[in-house]
Amino acid sequence: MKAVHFGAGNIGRGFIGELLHKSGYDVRFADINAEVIDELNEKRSYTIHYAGSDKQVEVNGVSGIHSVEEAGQLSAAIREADLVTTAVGPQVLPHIAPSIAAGLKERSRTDNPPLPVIACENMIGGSTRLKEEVVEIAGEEILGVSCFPDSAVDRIVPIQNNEAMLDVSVEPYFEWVVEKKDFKGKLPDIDGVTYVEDLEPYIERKLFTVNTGHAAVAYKGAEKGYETIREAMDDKEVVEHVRRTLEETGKVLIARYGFEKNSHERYIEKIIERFNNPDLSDFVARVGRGPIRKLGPYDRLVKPARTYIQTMHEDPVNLIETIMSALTYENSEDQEAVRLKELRTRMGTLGAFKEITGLDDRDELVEAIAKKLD
Ligand SMILES: NC(=O)C1=CN([C@@H]2O[C@H](COP(=O)(O)OP(=O)(O)OC[C@H]3O[C@@H](n4cnc5c(N)ncnc54)[C@H](O)[C@@H]3O)[C@@H](O)[C@H]2O)C=CC1
Ligand SMILES: O=P(O)(O)OC[C@H]1O[C@](O)(CO)[C@@H](O)[C@@H]1O
Repeated sequence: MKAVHFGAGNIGRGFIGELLHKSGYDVRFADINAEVIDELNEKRSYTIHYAGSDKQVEVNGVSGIHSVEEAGQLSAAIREADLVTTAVGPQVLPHIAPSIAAGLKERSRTDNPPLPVIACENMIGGSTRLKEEVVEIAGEEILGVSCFPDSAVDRIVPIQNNEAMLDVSVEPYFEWVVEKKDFKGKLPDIDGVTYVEDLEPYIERKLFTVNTGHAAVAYKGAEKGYETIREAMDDKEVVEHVRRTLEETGKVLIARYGFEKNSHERYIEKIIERFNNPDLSDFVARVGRGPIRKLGPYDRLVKPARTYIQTMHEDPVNLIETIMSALTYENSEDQEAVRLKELRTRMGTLGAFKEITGLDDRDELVEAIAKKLD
């Protein structure tokens, strides 16, 4: 079986590549990073190290395609593939859509079955978003030869600092949940994937617990001058703030999806433990990257905060505190953090929040943040 995976980065090599290889796929990574692609083509394999244990997994039979310079090869690979996956970042999906559209157009001239394209990004509806971009380019008829099931992925893979360029250190935990309903034909046999009828509870539980919690560590940590997640998690005040924030998102999730209270509390504690993993070295700058995206109306902070207000009829004080820390996050090497600072200087903190979220003064979260800024 053949898979094309867009994004030979941390999640690409350290998670999706591992599971696809284990399931018998030959994985071709498509990326714009020529150094990584050349190394993949030379070495044809890499090692995954499980943080905190001696376990190592060899991923072999892999290769790379430069997604811009080798566009013809990439189209041919998509034409013949059994599966396409992505882990490039939500903002990059529109940039890879033309390559996928071109490959699918070639495929439409063959008898090959419809190709599943699964986006593995930290966002709600990632594959659906990619589908919209592809359809915009190639037209609705392209859905005759493809399908775009949504998915949720969970594994913490920090920025890597290994001797061998392709090796990846990962946390042992992982979860990859894929929605069944959009598949055309047989579900791909991927070891470790859970197929579900309705992804919404899974993706919201993951995004509004793992990612909300991690964002709270990063932004609170940055506010207190910490550079690493370790330093932030060693500060009891930060950990307490994170726990209270997750209690708020927990109330929303329980009310919305009927999760059992005790088991959700255990899920929260398990996740706080994962942030505390002494064997993973992670930076506030990675976990807090892209603050404008993370402050988006459907992302890990604003969506649960607004739902909390609508459901509980009170302000989520800890989520609001995290939003305030995110709004004042600074990092001169992060383009979104730089833009956020410009917006704040130009429009004030509330103006920047409204600009980023598209919310206006009538919104109760905007009102709550205005009160906080008074
Ligand atoms: N690192 C983590 O712990 C987790 C990350 N994710 C999600 O996975 C996605 C990827 O994250 P990471 O692997 O951490 O990032 P990363 O930065 O390590 O990898 C992204 C890769 O995409 C490549 N890329 C960028 N533009 C491209 C283009 N136009 N065409 C092809 N490749 C392109 C980059 O060169 C890079 O190799 C994000 O959506 C992230 O939210 C989800 C769960 C965990
Ligand atoms: O990848 P994003 O959306 O920028 O956010 C980083 C998040 O992704 C993770 O790496 C894994 O979900 C978390 O560590 C962190 O919450």
